[in-house]
Amino acid sequence: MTSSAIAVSCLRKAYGDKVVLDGIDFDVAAGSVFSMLGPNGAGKTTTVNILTTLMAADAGTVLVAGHDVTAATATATRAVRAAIGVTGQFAAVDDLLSGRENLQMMADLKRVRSPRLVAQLLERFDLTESADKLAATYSGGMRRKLDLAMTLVGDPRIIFLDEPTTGLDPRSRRTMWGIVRELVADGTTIFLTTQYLDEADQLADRIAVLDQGRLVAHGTPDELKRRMPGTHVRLRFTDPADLDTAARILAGSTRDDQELTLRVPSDGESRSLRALLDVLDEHLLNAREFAVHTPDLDDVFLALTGRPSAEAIAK
Ligand SMILES: Nc1ncnc2c1ncn2[C@@H]1O[C@H](COP(=O)(O)OP(=O)(O)OP(=O)(O)O)[C@@H](O)[C@H]1O
Repeated sequence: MTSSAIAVSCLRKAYGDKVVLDGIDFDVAAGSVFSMLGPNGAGKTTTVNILTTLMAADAGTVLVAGHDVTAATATATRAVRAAIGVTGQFAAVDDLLSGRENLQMMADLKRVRSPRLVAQLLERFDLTESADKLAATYSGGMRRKLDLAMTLVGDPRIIFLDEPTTGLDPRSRRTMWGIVRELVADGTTIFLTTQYLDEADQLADRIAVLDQGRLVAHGTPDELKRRMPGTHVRLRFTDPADLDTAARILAGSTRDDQELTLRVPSDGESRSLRALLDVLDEHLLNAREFAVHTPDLDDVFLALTGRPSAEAIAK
């Protein structure tokens, strides 16, 4: 499918003097996953709030499922809300109800009359065993799963996932990823904000990086990675004299005197690595660390925003 589920042009938003979105444009193809990345405070939640009709834009055009959000008419707002599902920071989960009751409440609110729906969702999200326990007793991962299950009631064609796996254990994260992939295979469009670059790498068809009010890059994960300098080997020495010698004999290398490291361009293949080790041996150089580094989205993020990603900091 090539039609746009979401089309944004010249979107602007400021809080008082603080410009948060300074004229951003992007398009999300129907049936694809679009991921918006950005450091804390970049304006991701503001974008989601505008696209989901929770907040008014100052200027620009935003079409969601073909309806003009910025027109802010009751009809447009209703039409957009009927087409979308939102999970994340505005969790609809009611702590005083069980998982089953939360889902039933959502089905009633959306007037979905399918007797098996609640049981099917509980099963799909691995929540059947805890279905009759109060949501207040659920772990963070279970709440997020319940939140997403509630969003799926009524089959929204466009789903906004605002940091859906923050704080989840690796197993629950993978369950969520599996569900996102199933939804996309069924033609649902996903707008995903995340601080986990590997999540965007795994799931997104296209990624946009938001920084200081502007989209500083967008493209497929591979396109973004290709913009980075290539694979290299990183050597760390204990003796500054060894770093000097190595920097002299290894063509094209760049040194970091503080870290005592040397970055040597390489294709990362075993033959080149062996040749590099031979050169070090010939010159009686001993590297304390020897690591092959392939560019990943962390490098992209760092290069574009000048800050390491939250994920890279956590590592
Ligand atoms: N209601 C508000 N009034 C004033 N400033 C706000 C308001 N809401 C957000 N901001 C500011 O606007 C900027 C963008 O916030 P936003 O929540 O959209 O960022 P974000 O990219 O979602 O960040 P995070 O990853 O931390 O959730 C931040 O500097 C924030 O402090």
